[in-house]
Amino acid sequence: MKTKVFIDGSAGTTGLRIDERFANRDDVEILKIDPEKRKDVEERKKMINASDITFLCLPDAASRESVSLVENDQVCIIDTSTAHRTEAGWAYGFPELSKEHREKIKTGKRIAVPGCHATGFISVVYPLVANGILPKDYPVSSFSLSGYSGAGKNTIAAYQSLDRPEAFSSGREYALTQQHKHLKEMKAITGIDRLPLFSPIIDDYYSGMVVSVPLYTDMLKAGSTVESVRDCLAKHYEGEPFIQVCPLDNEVSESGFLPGNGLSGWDGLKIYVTGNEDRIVVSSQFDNLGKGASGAAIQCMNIVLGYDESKGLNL
Ligand SMILES: NC(=O)C1=CN([C@@H]2O[C@H](COP(=O)(O)OP(=O)(O)OC[C@H]3O[C@@H](n4cnc5c(N)ncnc54)[C@H](OP(=O)(O)O)[C@@H]3O)[C@@H](O)[C@H]2O)C=CC1
Ligand SMILES: CC(=O)N[C@@H](CCC(=O)OP(=O)(O)O)C(=O)O
Repeated sequence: MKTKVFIDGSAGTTGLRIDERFANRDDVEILKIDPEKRKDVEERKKMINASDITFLCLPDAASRESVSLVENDQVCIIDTSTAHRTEAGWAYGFPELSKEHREKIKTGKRIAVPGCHATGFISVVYPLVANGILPKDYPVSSFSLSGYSGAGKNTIAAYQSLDRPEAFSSGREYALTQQHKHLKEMKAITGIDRLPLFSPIIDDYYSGMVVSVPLYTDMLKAGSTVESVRDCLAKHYEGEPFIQVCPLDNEVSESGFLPGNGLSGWDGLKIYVTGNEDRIVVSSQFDNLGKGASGAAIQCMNIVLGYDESKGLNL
């Protein structure tokens, strides 16, 4: 029997990407909402409760509203918004972090897909804390370079408009007040003591991102080096089809550049460890629309359905 899927917010950037991914899957039946009624609460309620799995690809307030509409206790909700990521009773949709994370996704009916910047940050910080290399009281900072699709359809239209401001053609720092919406999950999921200092940059290309975490070696576990940090990460993610920890000699160390759009269009994530005896930078490169949003959401769905993850996302 086919799995009935409803995508609440299917006209948006993340929703469209999820919808496209089902084009070649015959195990899924998509419940289509009349586009005119896509914001009609009663119509959404009908669709949600008729589904086996509902993806929420909505702003936070609308996501909360959708969850309040669930009456059928068999419905599994996979939410791509920020609304429920640190809420009790919700699985955090990052299966590679630990066996417990994967198990909670598999058995949960409420799954929150990580934020895109948070995906990069947590992919680096979680294993280093869990394996005792990064002390929990380390004052962690991070910077992140993202394509403009990360900000949704209105920002995409603004960037692609002919009369856009001149400033759009350069990278632009934001969240300058240190209030970015991903800070809460970055701290809660990794277990670090303080909110990180986080500096994101939105740039003039469509999709893809690099999130970097700089570290002083003398503030890490004694004896930590570029090699030992890389080995720790490689061991943590061993056998994971969507996360690759690169060897120290790679195309990036050769060219000296790590492009934000390098993995645009791919669903996985690559981790690079660079630096020297005193200072290390660990960077996570991926597609904000792939492992950073719709790819991660589909990965969670495949886990819920018990599929073999090594076959990829589109089966
Ligand atoms: N873009 C990205 O890279 C990532 C996005 N996310 C998160 O995913 C969610 C969706 O983001 P994104 O796709 O980029 O956003 P978009 O703005 O592109 O799409 C949001 C969609 O939600 C619809 N919508 C808004 N309010 C309602 C409502 N009350 N009822 C039904 N539909 C509604 C909008 O309708 P309309 O068509 O009328 O505008 C739009 O189609 C957000 O929470 C975002 O933060 C997470 C990770 C990465
Ligand atoms: C470039 C850009 O603007 N990116 C968005 C993050 C997109 C995302 O991950 O949003 P959710 O937390 O809702 O999942 C931002 O920084 O607000």
